[in-house]
Amino acid sequence: MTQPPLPAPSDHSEIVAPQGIRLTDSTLRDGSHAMRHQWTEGQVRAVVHALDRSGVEVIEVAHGDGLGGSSFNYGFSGTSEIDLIAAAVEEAEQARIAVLLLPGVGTVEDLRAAHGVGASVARIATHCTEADVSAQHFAAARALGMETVGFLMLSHRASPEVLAQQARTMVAAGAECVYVVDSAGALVLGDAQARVAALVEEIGPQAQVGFHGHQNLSLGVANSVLAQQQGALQVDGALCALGAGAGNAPTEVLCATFERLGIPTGVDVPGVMRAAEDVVRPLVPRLPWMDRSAIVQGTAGVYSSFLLHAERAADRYGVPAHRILQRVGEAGYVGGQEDMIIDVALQLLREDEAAARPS
Ligand SMILES: CC[C@H](O)CC(=O)C(=O)O
Ligand SMILES: [Mn+2]
Repeated sequence: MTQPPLPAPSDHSEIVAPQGIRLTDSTLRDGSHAMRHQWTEGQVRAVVHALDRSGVEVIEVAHGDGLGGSSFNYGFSGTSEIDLIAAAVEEAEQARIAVLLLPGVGTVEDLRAAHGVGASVARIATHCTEADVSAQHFAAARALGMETVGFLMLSHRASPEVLAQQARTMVAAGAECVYVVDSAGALVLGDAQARVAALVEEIGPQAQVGFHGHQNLSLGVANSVLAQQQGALQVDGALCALGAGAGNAPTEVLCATFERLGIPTGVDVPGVMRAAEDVVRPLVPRLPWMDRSAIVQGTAGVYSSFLLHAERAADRYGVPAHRILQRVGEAGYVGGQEDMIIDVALQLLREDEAAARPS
């Protein structure tokens, strides 16, 4: 299919302090999983207010599975994401509001609607070997004048070389930054380092590189620091680590750590600590944690947002969630294959019943 020509590249270079790191907070998107997608407009305003006044430059707001995610499969949002995005835009004085879109879950129309209420950063996410499906979404975002960011999910499933080629595909499609996304919290130190280095080498002069860490093996912050040292200019976090699976690298810890390392983030550390402790924590029914299931997600390389689906299947079929997740990892299922979690649970149940039958 022929893609429309890209508009002239926009200059978003002003958004990153030289040698510093730009932080995008995803409490109101990745953190939406831990809230079962029930953020209210008032809560969104409170979180955006606290992040914005602390100097966080980009705040992501959407259903946990991205624009258009509100559905039977992924869980219905309590409040329309467009209303939440509009409230966030209204509340922010300096921060830019970002949205995430997975082609196939959300559409270009969803992106236009988000842009229509003031979202100005489009983050387009694909499985790490399927960057080509993002082309029309990047073209649409650029045509709207949005800043563009590519998200290569489950990055542990591709070698650094393959990932770098996928990043090149996203840049050719119009991405101004491409993220190594550790969706399963499975990258262990050097794994993250090598992937970020490969992307910096491949797309470095033309586009920035980012890193999105999860805490399954408790390495979200360490991996983010290593990413910065390899040349990443953008990292993601979430207040109180709120996010899918064991949660994201905590924004407040990232900011404090980068400050200790002398890397500017432009964020007021006491301000984000207050935002985490006083604003987000009282709102959250269950903080993400590195429990057995979450650790198995890290070791077996399972998409973080499968956790709640596996827990539901565990309740329903009486098979432990960590066993379901282990099998899901062995099968190599990717985002979008949530229904296979039920199949796995039923298969385990059949196996357990067969094992319990007297021979
Ligand atoms: C819904 C997209 C996905 O969860 C993006 C993300 O945060 C990740 O892969 O970690
Ligand atoms: Mn994530």
